Amino acid sequence: MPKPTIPYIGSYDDLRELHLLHHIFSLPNLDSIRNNPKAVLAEIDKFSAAPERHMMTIGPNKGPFIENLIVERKPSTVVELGGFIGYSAILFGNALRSVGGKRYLSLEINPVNAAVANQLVELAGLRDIVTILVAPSHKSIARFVRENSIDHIEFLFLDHWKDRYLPDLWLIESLGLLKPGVSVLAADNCLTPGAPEYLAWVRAAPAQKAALLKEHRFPGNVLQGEDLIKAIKSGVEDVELEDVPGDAGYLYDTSITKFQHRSGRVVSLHTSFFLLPTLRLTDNVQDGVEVTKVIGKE
Ligand SMILES: C[S@@+](CC[C@H](N)C(=O)[O-])C[C@H]1O[C@@H](n2cnc3c(N)ncnc32)[C@H](O)[C@@H]1O
Repeated sequence: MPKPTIPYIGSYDDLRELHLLHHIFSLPNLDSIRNNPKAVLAEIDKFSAAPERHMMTIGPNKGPFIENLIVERKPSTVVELGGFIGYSAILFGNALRSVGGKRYLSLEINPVNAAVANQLVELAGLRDIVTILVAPSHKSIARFVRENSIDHIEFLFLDHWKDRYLPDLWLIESLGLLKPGVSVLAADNCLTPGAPEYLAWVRAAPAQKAALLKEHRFPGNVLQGEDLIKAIKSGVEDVELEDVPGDAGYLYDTSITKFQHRSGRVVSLHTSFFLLPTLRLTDNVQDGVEVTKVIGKE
């Protein structure tokens, strides 16, 4: 059988996600962290503290900010774009459960990441609330409509690839999945690596957004709104989902909260002729979480 090609999309090429899984399930205190979400997260944080084992999780710095937002808004369902190894699903799924929420849907493109996440979610005792959907996010979003499983998104956490933030938001808008006065979006990494098109969209007035849509070249066969919903529900296979016009009419109230954090990127590497360990210095970066409330629709 041919060896799988590594790296897969969304994973580190040193298989550190799998090393993490082996590490956690070999811990001598495994039974004491079982069904304890905070203890599982603390072990992931410990594992990823070394620069060479850095993990692209929301982490203990920005995580509590979004956790508090969930506690404040008390949604019944949270949708996450980009689940990775399940860190945010454990942190936010636990917060959601504490305020009576029912479903944390984590959308992840990479099945290996999703498998790791499933094991860690199970260990944390959150299997009843967290579901991981394995597919590119636009396909899972369409699945919500096809299966009638979600009629609007109360809380959306965007943390997948930054160039997909805006196309996925456009798809969500076009499918009418946002509800004024209810829906809130929290988008990570808006400053580093940055999601400038997404920020420009959520910060623009409807007229500016309409102009932006006019400038954008969409595929010739693209459907939107009711036509798109009908095509998805009737099971049309090749319906365009990746590049669909958004709905310029949504009114957003949006602001950014900034954070300093360790990037994990090696900025300087010192080696020695005397076989001393390699010293890796990582940089501190400024990042931002954009929180966007849907306040109306024109
Ligand atoms: C920054 S990580 C997510 C971290 C996670 N939210 C956490 O805090 O633990 C980004 C993840 O998004 C996934 N991803 C990238 N593009 C995606 C897409 N189009 N659909 C679903 N998942 C995607 C990657 O495979 C990766 O696991």
